[in-house]
Amino acid sequence: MGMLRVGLTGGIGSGKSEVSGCLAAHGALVIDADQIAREVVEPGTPGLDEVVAEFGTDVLTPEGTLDRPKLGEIVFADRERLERLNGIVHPRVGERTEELMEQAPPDAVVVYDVPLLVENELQAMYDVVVVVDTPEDAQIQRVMTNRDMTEEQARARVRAQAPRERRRAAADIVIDNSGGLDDLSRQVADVWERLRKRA
Ligand SMILES: Nc1ncnc2c1ncn2[C@@H]1O[C@H](COP(=O)(O)OP(=O)(O)OP(=O)(O)O)[C@@H](O)[C@H]1O
Repeated sequence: MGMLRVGLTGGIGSGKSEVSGCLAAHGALVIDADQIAREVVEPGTPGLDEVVAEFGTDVLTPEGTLDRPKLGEIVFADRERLERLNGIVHPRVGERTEELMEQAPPDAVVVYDVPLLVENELQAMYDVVVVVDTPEDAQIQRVMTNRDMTEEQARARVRAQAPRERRRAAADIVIDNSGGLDDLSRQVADVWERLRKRA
């Protein structure tokens, strides 16, 4: 018994944030890698200074924040530069994550929200892998309404990710998010009980 590391994943618009929010309400420590990746390059951080040293002030907005679309244009056209960016951001995300974990109680259930867990084959990093499984049509509907994407854009994003079957095959626990939010929160309550017993 001790800290339990849970990897939470699911496709775009599958309901990961709903699930992680619900688990946090039950008492999980939720670590959102995307959020941390944004924090480590906020204005005034050494991370942002390093990004500017590498990519120049062109990647800053007039307000001095990171211009993500601009940076994206550069790194997604040039693999080497993407690797240099990752070399700046990834170690800082790792450090910040370790800091958060050190603050957690010894029997904490730590939930990592990792959108590309299956795509990057990170299963071995977690004690338990939880997959939010959602029918493609529901994913696309939710992405279209919440992200302001067209149906074509939403379908393209879904197709670029691992297929449902592959994600389900990697799961220790599958949460079926084909129903409503009430049904989802009932399932999460059950999952929480299972996780807590293992921590
Ligand atoms: N069962 C459900 N019924 C209705 N709406 C839902 C359901 N599950 C999630 N949603 C809504 O769909 C949207 C996408 O869900 P959420 O943000 O949790 O997904 P996500 O997997 O974190 O998405 P992303 O990968 O885009 O960050 C949200 O607005 C959420 O409230």
